[in-house]
Amino acid sequence: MPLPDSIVGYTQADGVRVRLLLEDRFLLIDHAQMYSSQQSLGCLSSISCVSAPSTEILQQNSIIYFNVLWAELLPSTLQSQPAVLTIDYCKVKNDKKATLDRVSFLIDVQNERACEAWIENLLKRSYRNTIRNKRLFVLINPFGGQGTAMTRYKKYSAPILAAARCRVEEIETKYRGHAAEIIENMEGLEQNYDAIVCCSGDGIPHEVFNGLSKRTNAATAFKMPVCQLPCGSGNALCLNLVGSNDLSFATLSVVKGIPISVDLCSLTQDNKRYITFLSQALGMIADCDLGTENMRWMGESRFTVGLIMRVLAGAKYPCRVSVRILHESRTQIRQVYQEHKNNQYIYTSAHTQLPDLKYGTVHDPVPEDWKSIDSSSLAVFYVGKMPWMSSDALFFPAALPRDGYLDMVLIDSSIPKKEIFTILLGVAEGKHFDSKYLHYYKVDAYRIEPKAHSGYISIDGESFNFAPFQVELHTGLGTMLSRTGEFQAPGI
Ligand SMILES: Nc1ncnc2c1ncn2[C@@H]1O[C@H](COP(=O)(O)OP(=O)(O)OP(=O)(O)O)[C@@H](O)[C@H]1O
Repeated sequence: MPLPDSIVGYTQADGVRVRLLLEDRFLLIDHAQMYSSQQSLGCLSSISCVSAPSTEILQQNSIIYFNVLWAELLPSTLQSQPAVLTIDYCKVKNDKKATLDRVSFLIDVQNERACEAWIENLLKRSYRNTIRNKRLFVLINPFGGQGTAMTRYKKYSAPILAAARCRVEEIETKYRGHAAEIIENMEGLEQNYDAIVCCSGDGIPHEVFNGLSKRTNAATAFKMPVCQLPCGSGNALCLNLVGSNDLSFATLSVVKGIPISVDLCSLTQDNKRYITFLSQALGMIADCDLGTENMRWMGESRFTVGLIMRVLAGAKYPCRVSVRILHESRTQIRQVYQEHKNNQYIYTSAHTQLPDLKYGTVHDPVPEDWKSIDSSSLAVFYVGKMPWMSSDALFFPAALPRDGYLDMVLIDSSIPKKEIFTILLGVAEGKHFDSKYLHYYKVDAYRIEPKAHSGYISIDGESFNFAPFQVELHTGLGTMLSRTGEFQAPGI
């Protein structure tokens, strides 16, 4: 039998009769059907346990399915009392900020069974592309951001996860590297959870991907979706997957998240192999990210101030870059972007282990067909796999989740300072993409060998040894939970 699309109920506060209609994209609380009912007012007096309906929603009249977390019916215990239908949802403002809310209606005893079926219909629509009651493994970095991750998680995330009836296991990380160890060694990870949630900055997801890579069944383990509740100082993963750094909205997006496959990269340095999911930097960007600790008192502006100081001083970072460039003209990159925008590639392999390295490690000879660039005056070396590096830096506007490419940006310090500033100002909206003063390449493997004795290398925002490293991409190897099934960026 088809599930019912509508049900009649009564508002609790004033006993007004309403029809709750399941439309294509939203639940409509139909005012046209509203009129006072003496009969329902009669039964209202005996109900005291549920909150009044949100007047805002009644005025607004609809709740889109994405925002619906859960609905259930509290059956009547006495013949004379109606049952109570509650709908938990998030009120979402245009700037993607969410707050948890609940609306309740009284349901006549004779409609209880129809209401149960209606609820099932509502939940089906509300969880169309994703699993209900997700089993989430939440890793909380107590030192994330200003050390407020746990308090913020409890205040903004936990109530939404509870309202969505998710099954949640929370663990606090105790030291650097702890998250990787937990993920590497956890028994039954794939059987017991639907996603790993990093309540942190980008450091914990970096550890999680590296932990997954060390599992004996790494390639299979990478099918486990990873996502972020933004509680750190750098929360690029969430920005790209959700399109907002509002913690409540990010939590709603975890509840409703769609698993997508994403490219991941292997990085070899010294004698180790790592996984990187976000970015690799050397030069001004890494310097400002990791080399401005002495300016922490400035807050977020330490990065901008550090950058201005370095541009004015004409900072240079001599190095040798060897790279497999696949596309280098902006016209070509635009074409390739359109071709790969809807790419649905999923990594498959007969082996469950981590894929072999096609180009060997940083200690092997550089493949002959790679282009080598020796530079004594490089200012910026920045490679990314996601468009947003922070909320004011759309550094890689052409980046796509699984196009099989890394986006590489090179800026030389010999260009006029004015142009460097124009580029850096344009980064906020990705306008630098068209600047003729920078190189923007689509690549799938490279090596960088710094020539200075000391400096900073930032991998996914984490500090690495200042030593040569090599990176190669694995198309579609990883999985993340995205709000819409894509990265949240305007594109090119
Ligand atoms: N209990 C802990 N004590 C110390 N370090 C920790 C702890 N838990 C996690 N870490 C480490 O903290 C680092 C930063 O984590 P995260 O990215 O979550 O926060 P953040 O505020 O964005 O940090 P940062 O600004 O330092 O990059 C990670 O490398 C992680 O391994």
